Amino acid sequence: MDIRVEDVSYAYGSRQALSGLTWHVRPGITGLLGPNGAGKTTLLSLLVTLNRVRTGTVLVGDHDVSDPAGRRAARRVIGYLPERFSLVAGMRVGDAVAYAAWLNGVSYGECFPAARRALARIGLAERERSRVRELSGGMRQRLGIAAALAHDPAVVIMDEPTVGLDPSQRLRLREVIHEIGRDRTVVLSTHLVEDVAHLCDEVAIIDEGRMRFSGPAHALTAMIDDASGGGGRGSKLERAYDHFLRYGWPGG
Ligand SMILES: Nc1ncnc2c1ncn2[C@@H]1O[C@H](COP(=O)(O)OP(=O)(O)OP(=O)(O)O)[C@@H](O)[C@H]1O
Repeated sequence: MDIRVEDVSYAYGSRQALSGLTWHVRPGITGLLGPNGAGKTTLLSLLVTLNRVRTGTVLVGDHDVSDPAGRRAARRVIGYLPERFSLVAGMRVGDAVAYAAWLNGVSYGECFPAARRALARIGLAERERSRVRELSGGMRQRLGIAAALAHDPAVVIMDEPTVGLDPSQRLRLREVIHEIGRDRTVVLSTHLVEDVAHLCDEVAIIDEGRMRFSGPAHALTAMIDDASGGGGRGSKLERAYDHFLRYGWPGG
């Protein structure tokens, strides 16, 4: 399922957060990068219908989220993992995911099988009877993904899913995200260029509320090869991102 953002602007009072932003997201995993305050969370909040689109258009599949019927339909096909989320600590893992499925419109009879499928998918099937509080940080992040996946959405939006995880947990989570991206449209918002380099074919970069680059990662890294000869530390993608943040964006 594709997502199309066309000429979207958004302001909080006099603070302009997004300015005339256009973006086309295709199936697979797309990384959304940008410095603090760039507008990533604002953009995600419009995609997942937490904030209203007032200027421009956002289509999730065929659903136009500017109108109420489109928003309701879009919510059925979107799974969202916010940067900060809480699940009831005393609940059993299986119940927490089944409840998320029910909140997203899955019938009562289907909630528990749906929760089991989602837990199996993210490698937590054996923890179904554990309490949420008994899970490690990495497992809790995976549980958050299971909750976002339980209604089997075609689109999954994740805001900083690997933040605060140790390297081994981060690798495990990357495997999970990679697996989810095989048959869905996944948007991964992050500060970690390394995660994008490992997981994403497509990259979008926003800065000061504007889309500065959108396309395959190799197209961005090819530009830096042209600009600086490609030397220096870090992955090619990191060098390209740092270069353009420091020296400005092509055409911008
Ligand atoms: N509720 C709000 N009220 C006023 N201004 C806001 C609000 N939320 C965000 N902003 C402003 O809008 C701009 C974009 O913020 P946003 O949180 O979307 O950026 P971000 O890229 O997600 O940043 P970060 O990476 O730090 O989370 C910033 O200037 C921010 O200060």
